[in-house]
Amino acid sequence: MSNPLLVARDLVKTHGSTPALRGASVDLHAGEILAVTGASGSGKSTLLHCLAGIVRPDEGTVDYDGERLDRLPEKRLGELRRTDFGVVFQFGQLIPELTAADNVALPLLLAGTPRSAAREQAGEWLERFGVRGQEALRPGEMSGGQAQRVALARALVTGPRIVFADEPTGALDSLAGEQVMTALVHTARETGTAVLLITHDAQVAAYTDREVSLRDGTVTAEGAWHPSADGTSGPSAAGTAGSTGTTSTEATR
Ligand SMILES: Nc1ncnc2c1ncn2[C@@H]1O[C@H](COP(=O)(O)OP(=O)(O)OP(=O)(O)O)[C@@H](O)[C@H]1O
Repeated sequence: MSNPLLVARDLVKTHGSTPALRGASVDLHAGEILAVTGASGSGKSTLLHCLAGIVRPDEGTVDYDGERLDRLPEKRLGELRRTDFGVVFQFGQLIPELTAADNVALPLLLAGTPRSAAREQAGEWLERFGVRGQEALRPGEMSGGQAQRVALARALVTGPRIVFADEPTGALDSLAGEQVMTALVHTARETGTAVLLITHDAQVAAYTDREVSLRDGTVTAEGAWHPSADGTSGPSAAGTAGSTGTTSTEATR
C-alpha cells in the first residue's frame, strides 16, 4: 500500500477561546477522494485550513510529501499553495472584476506562464468543466453552478496534487450540485488529483472513496483506504453509496 501523501497527527487549534480541533488525525493518499463530514462547528474547515497550509495548528504535525507543513516558512507555504494545492470554497471566491477566462488564467500568469498560453489553457479547463462559451462572463453574470465550475477550473488549472474543497456544492441546488460534483470527481480521477472534500451532504459524500467524520474537533469515524490495482485511487471497504464497487467512470455518470 502506498504511503499517504498528506499525514496530519493530533492537530489542536483554538480560535481565541474556542477550541476547533482537539487532537484530529487524518491521512490523504495520492489520487484519493476523501469526504470530511461532521456537524456544524465540528472543526471541518479548520482541519482543511491546517492541511492546506492556510493556518498553522497550535499543536500536532502535518507532513506533506516529506515536508513538515506546520513548520514551513511562509514563502515555501505560498509556493506549495500555488503549485501543489488547489482550493475551492462554498462561494467560489472568484475575483468579481475578472471574466471567467481571466479568473482561470490568473494562477498560471502568477506562475509565469505567458499570457497567450495561459488563456489557451484556461479555455481548455473551462471546456473540461462544461463552461466553455462563458469565458467573457464575470462571476456576477453566471449561475452559482457555473461559477463553481469556473472555480474548480481555476483550482485545477495548475495541475495541483491535492484539491481542498470546502462545501463546494453547499450553496447550489441539487441538480447544479450534482453537476459540479460529477465534474470534480471525473476530472480528479482523470488527472490523479487527490481531493479533500468537506460536505454535510450524504449524497455528495457518496461520490468519494472514503469518509472521515469529525465531532468536537476529533475524528470519530474513519473508513479504510484500499488502493485500486493502479495504486492511485479506490473505494473503501466501509464503502459509501457511490463507491460500493463503482468504477470511476460509472461514478461520474
Ligand atoms: N476565525 C474564527 N474565530 C473564532 N472562532 C472560530 C473561527 N473559525 C472557527 N471558529 C469556531 O471554531 C469551531 C470550529 O469551526 P469550523 O468552521 O472549523 O467548523 P465546521 O465544522 O467547518 O463548521 P461549519 O460546518 O459550520 O462550517 C466553531 O465553534 C467555530 O465557531
